[in-house]
Amino acid sequence: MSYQKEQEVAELAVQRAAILTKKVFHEKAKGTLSKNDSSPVTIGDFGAQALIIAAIKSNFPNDEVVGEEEASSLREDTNLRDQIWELVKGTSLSDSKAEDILGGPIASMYAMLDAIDAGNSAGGAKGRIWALDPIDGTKGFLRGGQYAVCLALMVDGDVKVGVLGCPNLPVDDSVALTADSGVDQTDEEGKGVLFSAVFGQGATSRPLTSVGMGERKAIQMKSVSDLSQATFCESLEAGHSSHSDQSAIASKLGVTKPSVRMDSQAKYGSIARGAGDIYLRLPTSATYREKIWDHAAGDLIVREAGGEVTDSLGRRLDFSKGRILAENKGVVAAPAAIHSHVLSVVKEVMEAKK
Ligand SMILES: Nc1ncnc2c1ncn2[C@@H]1O[C@H](COP(=O)(O)O)[C@@H](O)[C@H]1OP(=O)(O)O
Ligand SMILES: [Mg+2]
Repeated sequence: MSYQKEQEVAELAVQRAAILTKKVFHEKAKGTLSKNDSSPVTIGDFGAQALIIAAIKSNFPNDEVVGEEEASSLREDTNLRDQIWELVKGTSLSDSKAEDILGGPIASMYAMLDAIDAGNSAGGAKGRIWALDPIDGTKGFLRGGQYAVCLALMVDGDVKVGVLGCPNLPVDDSVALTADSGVDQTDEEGKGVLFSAVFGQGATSRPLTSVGMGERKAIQMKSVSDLSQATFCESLEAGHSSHSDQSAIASKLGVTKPSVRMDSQAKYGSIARGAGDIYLRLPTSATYREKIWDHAAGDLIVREAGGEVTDSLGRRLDFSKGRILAENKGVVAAPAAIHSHVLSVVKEVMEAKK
């Protein structure tokens, strides 16, 4: 299967949803969201989920979707519902041919609520299932920093298509990450990149604004010959991964640069394009299980760019276990050539803690 149509629909749908999230952010920044309004995250999440699921369902009506949100609260909160509908109604691509590919605008507010609710798949090992995170990295989104609109298609439990829209990353793949890449007030004109991969066909990037137009550009992870010069990424939120374990691992690896702390799957995209090298996500709790929508697209994009992605015990991320990664703990992503070395140090540090 070439998954050409799926990739095209996913890219355009992510682009359209990203435009909506930007609108919400700017309304917040301008102060046009009234005090009584819900958080921009809530508004953006629902709106982006509606636009993406509507596009999937109009092209692939039998596919299932695992989405983060469901609409029951919206059916009760008419104020919020109307506000989201205004936004969804008013967001379309400027390219009408591309908009047609997505199935055009959503027909009514009730169709919008139904689209949101269609993200209720239980996931699993059989069939075609999309995993959607409409706004990944909510803290980053709120501060005008890094966040991502994330969409992946799994077929019988394997990720076949992955798309990440990162509205606040630089377009240029060659801009190396620095320690403050994830905390800069990066919301400004001229930013935004879309990463995309199909299983067996490599990973690409292009400006988020030119989706549907120009060519995709192939991306590759950087080869790391000297770990002391390597850059590693981790969550900005200390609650999402163990900064102390990651710092111990980095220093054992000989990494000398400070970590790049960044919200969202923008980390996967950044290492896939060679702007950084390694992504470490060591669990902070024994009971938390990662959600499939937080990793599916990034996992494929990194692997297709020449990387390897496992959990902290060296197991491939297993997306066939339902809505969560039930059989995995943490994430270790690195170029294939050094992944086993990185993993051995991860295991050493984790063993030493026992
Ligand atoms: N204890 C935790 N460990 C790991 N990830 C978490 C934890 N709590 C929340 N998350 C998830 O981390 C994701 C963001 O990752 P990052 O730190 O890389 O930006 C969010 O989608 C969030 O899920 P949720 O949206 O359910 O809170
Ligand atoms: Mg998320």
